[in-house]
Amino acid sequence: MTSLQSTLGDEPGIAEELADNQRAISIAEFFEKNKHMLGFDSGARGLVTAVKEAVDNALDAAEESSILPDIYVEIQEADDYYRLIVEDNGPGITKESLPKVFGKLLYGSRFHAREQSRGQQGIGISAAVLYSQLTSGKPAKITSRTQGSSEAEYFELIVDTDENEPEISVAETTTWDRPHGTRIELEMEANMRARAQLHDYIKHTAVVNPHARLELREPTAHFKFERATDQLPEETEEIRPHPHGVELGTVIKMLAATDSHSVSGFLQEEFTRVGKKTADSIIDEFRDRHFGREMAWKPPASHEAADVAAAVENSTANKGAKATTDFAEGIADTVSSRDRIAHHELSTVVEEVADEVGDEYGTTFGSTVREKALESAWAALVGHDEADEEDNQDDQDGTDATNPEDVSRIVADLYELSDDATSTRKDDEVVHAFAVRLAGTFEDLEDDRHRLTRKALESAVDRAADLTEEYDDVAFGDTARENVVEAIWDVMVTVPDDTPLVRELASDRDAASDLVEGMRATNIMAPPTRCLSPITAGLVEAGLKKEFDADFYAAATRDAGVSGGDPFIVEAGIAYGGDLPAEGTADVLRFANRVPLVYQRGACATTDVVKSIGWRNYGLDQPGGSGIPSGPAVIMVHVASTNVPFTSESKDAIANVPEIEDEIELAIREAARELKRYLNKRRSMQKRRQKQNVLGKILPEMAEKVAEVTGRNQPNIDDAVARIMNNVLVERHLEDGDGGGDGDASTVKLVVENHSSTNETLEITDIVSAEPQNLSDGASAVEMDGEWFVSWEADVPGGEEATLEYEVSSEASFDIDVKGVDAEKLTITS
Ligand SMILES: Nc1ncnc2c1ncn2[C@@H]1O[C@H](COP(=O)(O)OP(=O)(O)OP(=O)(O)O)[C@@H](O)[C@H]1O
Repeated sequence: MTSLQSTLGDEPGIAEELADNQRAISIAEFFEKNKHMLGFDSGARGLVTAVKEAVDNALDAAEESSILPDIYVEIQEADDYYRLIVEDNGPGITKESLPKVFGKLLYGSRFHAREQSRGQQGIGISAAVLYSQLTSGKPAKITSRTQGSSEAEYFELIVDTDENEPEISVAETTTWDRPHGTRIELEMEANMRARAQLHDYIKHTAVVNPHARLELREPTAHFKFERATDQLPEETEEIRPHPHGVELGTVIKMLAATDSHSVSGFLQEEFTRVGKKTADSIIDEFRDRHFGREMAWKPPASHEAADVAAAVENSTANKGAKATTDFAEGIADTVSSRDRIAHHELSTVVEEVADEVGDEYGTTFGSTVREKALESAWAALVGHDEADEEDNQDDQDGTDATNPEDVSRIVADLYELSDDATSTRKDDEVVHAFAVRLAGTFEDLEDDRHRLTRKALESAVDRAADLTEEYDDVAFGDTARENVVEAIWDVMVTVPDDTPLVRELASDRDAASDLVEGMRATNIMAPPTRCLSPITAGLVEAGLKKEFDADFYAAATRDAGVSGGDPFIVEAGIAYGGDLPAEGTADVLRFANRVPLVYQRGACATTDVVKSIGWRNYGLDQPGGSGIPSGPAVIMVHVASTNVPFTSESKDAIANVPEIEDEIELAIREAARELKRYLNKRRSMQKRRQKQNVLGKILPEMAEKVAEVTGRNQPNIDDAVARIMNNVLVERHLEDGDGGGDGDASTVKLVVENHSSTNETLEITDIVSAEPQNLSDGASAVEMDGEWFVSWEADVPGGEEATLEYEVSSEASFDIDVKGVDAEKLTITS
């Protein structure tokens, strides 16, 4: 005890005095003092947070009722305050629950639901009411009309912070022109310094909620975001928790609350993705941890002295010679037919053979006979000789003092397992000494069924390895130890013991913890994703396209993962180039459950992951090799979960949860790989263009010179460039008709020469001013407004050519369009 404590203890009445001042604090009172935790730390921010809470609720409520959201937000200057009005066309709130929704903190419909929604805690909107009453002293004015109701309800209320209950000053029915929905009016001390954040929030909400109509009117600006689709997001369904990642405390609570009696029933009833087979696997994992596994030893080979039959025969009395021999041999034969056998397996063998032989000879093999047979057969199997017992005292170095020649069966078995599992460089004698030490653990076990948990096995292997290092002066490293543990654990067998009942587990923390570990260790199908509503890669890309004018877009949606029993999906998108600002760092847009995260960028797992990626590998600049990359890029990340782990109640930043960070990284990398391909291609095309430009200048000059010197015609430059650059060349040849019949007809030949080494598929459209005739196979012509569109798809292997032919009047003009080959790899002479 410290002197201060002793002084305090001596002073009479201090504890009582302190106790007099101690009292429960209501949650409302707590948040009144700690409003920053809810995102109301300043006037500027408070306004953005209030808008965010109201709009998120409006979107949630409308979607839940399959209504396409129509949301109106208005901010008015009202004397010294700002008035915030948010109206929605949602289902409305009933007269009974409305006061609690707005006047009581921690009241909501989503806290217990495992379903993706923007709201989670039941704090948001009541906190906005609290902030408004605190700064303006005015009550919240709420109007709500439920679907099908002829009138609306109107309330004026505040939060009674002592009681955390609504204090209603006005409650009346009224009329409202909206058929259903909710209107909130809050006055608060605020300013518009966070205007940019407010606009971003509304704009980005529109990007990821293309089914919503949003309107914002504030003192200096007015925006309308019309809906881009009438398709509501996939409806989500509530699910049970997934066994991966549920915490011990939650499982204990669930064990106490369930109606199931058996663990198997509990697992199947209370968790998602657990059927009978998965429950069995979880229970096996539980057994391994709770009871340990039993070591399965090799049966004696015919040349070994160990004789199971003789041992059983000697221990069986009064069953008649023939029955005894059949019993003993029946056991020995079954044992020797196995690769390995554990104690409980041997017990089953004894039971079965006893029943069989008993039936055959009309005699009963009672439990004592069976027990003795099991004991003697096991002793023979593990090479346990009663006579050796005295000698078997451990020496200081962990080996026993018996003659080393007299190697026990289990030492030989452990030697073989360890020798296979460790590197070939280890000396035989060293491995042997190690096996002897390890065998000591099994021999010394009180439980002679040779049961060990994995942890106990690990420490036994560690002990044997430590002693070997110490006395045999060799290294027995971590990898060797782990390999030996793995090899032995692999041959050990899960025991069939009955699992405790649910009510026993509920009051046994250690056993419950074994169950939780078992749940985590079992391979279980990913949770169903019907509880989640990802934006989907296609809409992420479309959303980015709508908002940012770039040259390149990519998006990725990952499969669902599990964290804390809650499924989650991460999506990422990247936009690059175009009108995006080339100066400065890339823009990182963060979303959680379709809500843009505006504040605390630096404290968010998303930002951390973006910073940790080596962006230079993907073709972006990253000064110093870490941090947010620079250049004309937007990186967007969306985390959808039934319970997003935010760093605080203000829901600004996602916490550093490893499973989620891993998925964020994988999603970003998936999109970034596409960016890299695009940038690589762009770079190589740029080089091609430069080379082509140089050739385009030099070649004509050379051709002219050569023609001058040789006196020949100048060769076709385009042909040469195409060949040098390994391009695809499309050449038009016009041949006059033969003068017969229709004298002014020409033959058009479009020749495609593929000078590259890869197969190329070209879509060629030749727009002709006169009707084409006799088109070669595979081509077609369609007339539109006096022009003929000749279409031809040519599949040309590397190094080969293909020709389209048709006839047309010699006066015709042509306009060719080629698709399917990058402009830089294409030469057209037409
Ligand atoms: N505009 C609305 N229309 C219909 N119901 C609403 C509306 N706003 C709120 N609610 C109901 O009131 C509850 C409480 O809302 P509140 O904003 O306090 O918490 P939340 O949205 O559930 O969670 P969070 O604290 O994470 O925002 C919601 O769960 C919802 O059931």
